[in-house]
Amino acid sequence: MVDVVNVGYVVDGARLLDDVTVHFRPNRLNVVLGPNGAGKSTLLKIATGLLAPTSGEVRYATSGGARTPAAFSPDALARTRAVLSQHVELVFPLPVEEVVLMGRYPHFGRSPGARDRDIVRQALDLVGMLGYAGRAYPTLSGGEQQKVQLARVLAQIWNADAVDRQPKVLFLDEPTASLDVHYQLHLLEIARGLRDVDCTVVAVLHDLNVALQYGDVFFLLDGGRLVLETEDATAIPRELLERVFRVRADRAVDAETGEAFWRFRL
Ligand SMILES: Nc1ncnc2c1ncn2[C@@H]1O[C@H](COP(=O)(O)OP(=O)(O)OP(=O)(O)O)[C@@H](O)[C@H]1O
Repeated sequence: MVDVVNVGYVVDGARLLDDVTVHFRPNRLNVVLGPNGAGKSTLLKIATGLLAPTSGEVRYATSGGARTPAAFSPDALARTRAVLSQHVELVFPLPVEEVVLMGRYPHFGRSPGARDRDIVRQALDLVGMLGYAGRAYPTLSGGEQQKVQLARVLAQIWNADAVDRQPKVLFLDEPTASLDVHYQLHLLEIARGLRDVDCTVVAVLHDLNVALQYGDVFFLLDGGRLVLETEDATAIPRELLERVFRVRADRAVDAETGEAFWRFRL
């Protein structure tokens, strides 16, 4: 669905990305990993079309052939892919329902239809925030606001009960940062569920164990370069993790479940 081909990005003389080629797997949860400053957010901004690469290109597969993000109209691009970034500030006291309705703007002309309102309520229900529909957005906690923003992007690319279902992409940049452990897992369950409705998910995640538990394919960035791509969570070499994240890493096994996980120390 989305291919990043030989992408480089240079700004103010700094090379943030260096010849990165990534084939994001369609209808899978693609996880981008890497230490602070590795270039993950930059890669996401380029893949979403928010930033133009200095070299190389991004291609979206469409029924009419491969297209760069710039070849879409802004509304058509917004109907194809949605982006949830780390912090979404909104000071205006809009009701939660209206914030989620923003995700439907690229779909309706002058005013929303019954279908748009229905999708907003379904999206709020999915993230467990339907009971907050009438609340003023700024009165919500950081984590609650993040759930509402998730509902907004879900509404933007809503495919669940669409009659004319089109392939969609959801980009998530550290989406779990302000969520408690229950909602971290809840969000990743939702993200995984999107695979069943023709939606490709690309997520930057920092919690390595959670990432490995939920992801289908992993892309490890370091210093603006892709240093590992694998579909096998157990295939990530310990030495590579230790070097890239500058920690000591041990593979441990949960005595009850038998599941392997990483334990880190300095
Ligand atoms: N205008 C700029 N000039 C120089 N360096 C920049 C500029 N903008 C960003 N950078 C650097 O580019 C690097 C990559 O930034 P990016 O936000 O993509 O990293 P990241 O992997 O998402 O990091 P984090 O995990 O901390 O969010 C960082 O070291 C950042 O300081």
